Amino acid sequence: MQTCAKVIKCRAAVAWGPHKLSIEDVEVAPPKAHEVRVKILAAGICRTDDQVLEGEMGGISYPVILGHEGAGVVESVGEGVTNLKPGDKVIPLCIPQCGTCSSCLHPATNCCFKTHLKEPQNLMPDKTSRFTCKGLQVHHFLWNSTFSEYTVVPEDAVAKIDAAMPLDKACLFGCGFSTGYGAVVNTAKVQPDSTCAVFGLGGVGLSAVIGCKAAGASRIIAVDINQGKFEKAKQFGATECINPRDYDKPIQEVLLEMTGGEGVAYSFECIGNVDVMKAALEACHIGYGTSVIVGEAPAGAEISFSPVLLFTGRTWKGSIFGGWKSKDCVPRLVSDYMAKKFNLDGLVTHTLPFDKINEGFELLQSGQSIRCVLLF
Ligand SMILES: NC(=O)c1ccc[n+]([C@@H]2O[C@H](COP(=O)([O-])OP(=O)(O)OC[C@H]3O[C@@H](n4cnc5c(N)ncnc54)[C@H](O)[C@@H]3O)[C@@H](O)[C@H]2O)c1
Ligand SMILES: [Zn+2]
Ligand SMILES: [Zn+2]
Repeated sequence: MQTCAKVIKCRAAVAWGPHKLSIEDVEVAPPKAHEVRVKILAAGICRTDDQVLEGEMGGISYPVILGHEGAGVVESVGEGVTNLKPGDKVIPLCIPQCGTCSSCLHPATNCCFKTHLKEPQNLMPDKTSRFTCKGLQVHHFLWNSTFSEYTVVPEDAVAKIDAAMPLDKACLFGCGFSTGYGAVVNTAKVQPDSTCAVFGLGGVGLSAVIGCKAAGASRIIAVDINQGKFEKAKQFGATECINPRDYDKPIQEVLLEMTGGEGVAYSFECIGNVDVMKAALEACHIGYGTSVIVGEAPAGAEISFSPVLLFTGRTWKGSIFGGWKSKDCVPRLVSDYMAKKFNLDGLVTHTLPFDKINEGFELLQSGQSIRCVLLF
């Protein structure tokens, strides 16, 4: 059936406010110029989606269709889109790459000026929505809104991938895997034979463990308060797993002791907890230790810390979407997966039909799932 240029009626998970997520019938307008309408076939649930549902993230306009870790096929394209056509396998990108802003032109960053860091991505670039439900305008999320059978994304926020890539794994390149893996190989540039600590062993933290292993780290110390995550961490390459609750002293002191009083060369905070961010910095080696903030702290959170930590040569960095220039790099990452350069399949612990999305969020909240992938 030719759906191009017509409104599509389909199902989407609409968040009406914090803790209010329901499957609804929605209308999805055709793509305008430089936009693409995508039929979503698989979508992972990331903690960031949960943080919105918990009301922890600022700048959200309700109702909204969440989801930013999806994969699907192009259904139709708007005027002026030349590099994509119906049927192409694609991944929507939560960090776009416009290719022309000062960040896109600079080799050291992927923080494109078209991201929510500069202005909200809750509407399309022309400040209108392509979604309606019960006569109401529904907002977009990060220009992705992958919890919908169909979504519309700007062409700068979509990557074409290998036609042979299975979509139930491809979706993880849309956020969790690319974020954790890239924080290690791009942002920290972990060196062979180094000692690393990864705090938080969800989809993002375990992807950081995969990155540390790929980078040749000799010690990978995995830290989580849920020891149910340890078996997976070891499968992905962690050499030691520790639970802060098993010690009567701060975790940074435990890590210093484990490294002969010296500290780790690299640490990664993959939780979104400001106290752990500070502990991760304090656990770093004087003079050359690097700590990377990957977790997203709740809106308004702040950290106070002793400047001596940096004065004495430690480096504190942050990493968004693993530092990847998204449109260029996501297709290459997918090709590397197809070439078996790394394996992320174990990150998907659950699959559920799309209409069981609330069950998927419960699995994440209770610490049972790493990634639950919804199949459409
Ligand atoms: N930087 C980015 O671009 C980016 C992208 C995606 C997600 N994120 C953020 O990364 C974080 C992790 O995402 P995820 O999907 O892996 O989440 P997740 O909830 O699956 O994993 C978090 C893990 O941290 C553990 N944890 C919680 N408190 C802890 C503590 N005090 N000490 C040790 N471990 C603790 C939990 O048990 C869990 O295993 C979130 O804050 C998310 O918003 C950032
Ligand atoms: Zn995410
Ligand atoms: Zn840009």
